[in-house]
Amino acid sequence: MAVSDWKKSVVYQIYPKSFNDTTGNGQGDINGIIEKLDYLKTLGVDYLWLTPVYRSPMNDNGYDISDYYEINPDFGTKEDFKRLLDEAHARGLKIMSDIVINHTSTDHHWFVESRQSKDNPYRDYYIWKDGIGDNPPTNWGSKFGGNAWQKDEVTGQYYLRLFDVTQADLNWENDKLRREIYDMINYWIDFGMDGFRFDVINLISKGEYKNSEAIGKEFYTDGPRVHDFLHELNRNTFGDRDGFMTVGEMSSTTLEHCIAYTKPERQELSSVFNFHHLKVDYKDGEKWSEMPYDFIELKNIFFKWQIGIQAGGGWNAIFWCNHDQPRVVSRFGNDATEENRVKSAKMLAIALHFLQGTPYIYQGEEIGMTNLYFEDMKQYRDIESLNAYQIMKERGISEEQALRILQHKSRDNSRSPVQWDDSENAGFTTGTPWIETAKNYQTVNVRQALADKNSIFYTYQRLIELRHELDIMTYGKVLPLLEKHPELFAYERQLDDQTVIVIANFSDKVIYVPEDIAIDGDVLINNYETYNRALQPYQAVAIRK
Ligand SMILES: O=P(O)(O)OC[C@H]1O[C@H](O[C@H]2O[C@H](CO)[C@@H](O)[C@H](O)[C@H]2O)[C@H](O)[C@@H](O)[C@@H]1O
Repeated sequence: MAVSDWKKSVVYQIYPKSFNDTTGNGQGDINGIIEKLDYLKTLGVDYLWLTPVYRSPMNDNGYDISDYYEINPDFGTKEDFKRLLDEAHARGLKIMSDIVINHTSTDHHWFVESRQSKDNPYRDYYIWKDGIGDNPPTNWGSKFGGNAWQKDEVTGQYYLRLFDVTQADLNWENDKLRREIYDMINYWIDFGMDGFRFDVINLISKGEYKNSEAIGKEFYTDGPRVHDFLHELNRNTFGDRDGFMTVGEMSSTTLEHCIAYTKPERQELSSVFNFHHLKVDYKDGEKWSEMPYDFIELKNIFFKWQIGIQAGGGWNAIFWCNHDQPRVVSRFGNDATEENRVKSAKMLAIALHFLQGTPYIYQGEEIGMTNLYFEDMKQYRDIESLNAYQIMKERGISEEQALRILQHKSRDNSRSPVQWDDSENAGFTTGTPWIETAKNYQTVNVRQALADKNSIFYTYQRLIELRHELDIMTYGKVLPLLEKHPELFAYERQLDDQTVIVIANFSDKVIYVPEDIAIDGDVLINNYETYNRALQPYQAVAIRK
């Protein structure tokens, strides 16, 4: 793909632990990814984003790195990784690696040194503070529960950990630490990477350490030096590499900051993930709650970001799910019957893929994998879900309700093995999978999807082809339609004298498209055989006028 065309790329996210196991140990591995490259080539994606495969104790499945230069032996060796790059490149596929530099594992040798004494040369690589009396330095809350400061008995000081106690936040104010990070990133660029995804990168600049009215986000989200740090990172690493694609995961961010992160002349990042559209089923902002999603709010957020980023000259990533989110068909679609599962999964794909930005497809999304609906806490593996269960119990939420909330919100919903076929363990492993496979693998699997020309897989394949073929999907202006309509998600794209209109029915009923919307033209894609003003349940159609 030509340099200027990186914006036309589609990315496929791989969660290696659950992708494909070639050793029989119940966990996916790098060789398992190599085995499936031809499948991904058939789907048509351009980049593969691998969540972290570096050495790690795996308390947070790799987002707790203990050695940035080594591959976790559970996933394979550096030679395997090199072979993956070579095999991918031979097929025209590019690899984006996940870099976690807001924090490291407490097993990382920097932290092991850092905790030894207050004057250890690595002390200042992390954020250490004295407590106030018997209390932590501030009242900030960890995103995984509890106070964000952890007391360390060796020196009696507290270290900051915005996530798990085994994920200590790095001190980006330290010049030496930043230099070490840039060296490490350059090492992986030289190794052959084509891009990076930077984990919670907008949290790296901490501001003042003061008590908060809430959980402290305002002091470290999009913090005071974050843009300087990202510009410096860009200049010292990937910045001058043509076509090198980067995406920053931006936690609880703002549109203004995301424009600044991605405006090319600022030399920070290529694109950003924001998560506001995935919080429309959080009651009063609380994830561990029950609430039907707010459809109007979902549309408002999409359109605010589509129009805002375009006007500001930035670039979005567009996505429905990832390894931290429930399965989209279970969340915004309908997995109650097979017909509705298929129809709504296709509808969701069409509604998203015509928006502006880089589309991300999360493993299994292309075959309509669903939530797991675990009935017992013993089935859960995710550290956030296990902590959340305890917190919900402490808040007085009943066992039954806590389990129901996890069925809809747990990150484990997206972490079950990819369903390759209808054999035992869905063809993922010959051993015992580290987490259970969804019960529906005998009907929902890749082999079945490839054999059925009407499957969800082929809708995704066609959408990717269309993005490569039609400039309007990448560059066209976005114009929202029917913003207050309670069931229809509709918009136009415009480029020069061309117009494409996309209309998606998010309901299980027939819904009439209002007369003032012209719907004549050439069908680019439709998840039913025909269309007219009476859109069928979960029908979605894109028309070129
Ligand atoms: O929900 P937000 O505040 O907008 O944040 C976005 C996500 O941030 C975190 O995810 C990432 O970092 C974690 C620690 O490294 C890691 O566990 C996760 O897998 C990463 O993707 C947070 O954990 C997610 O729940 C948020 O969606």
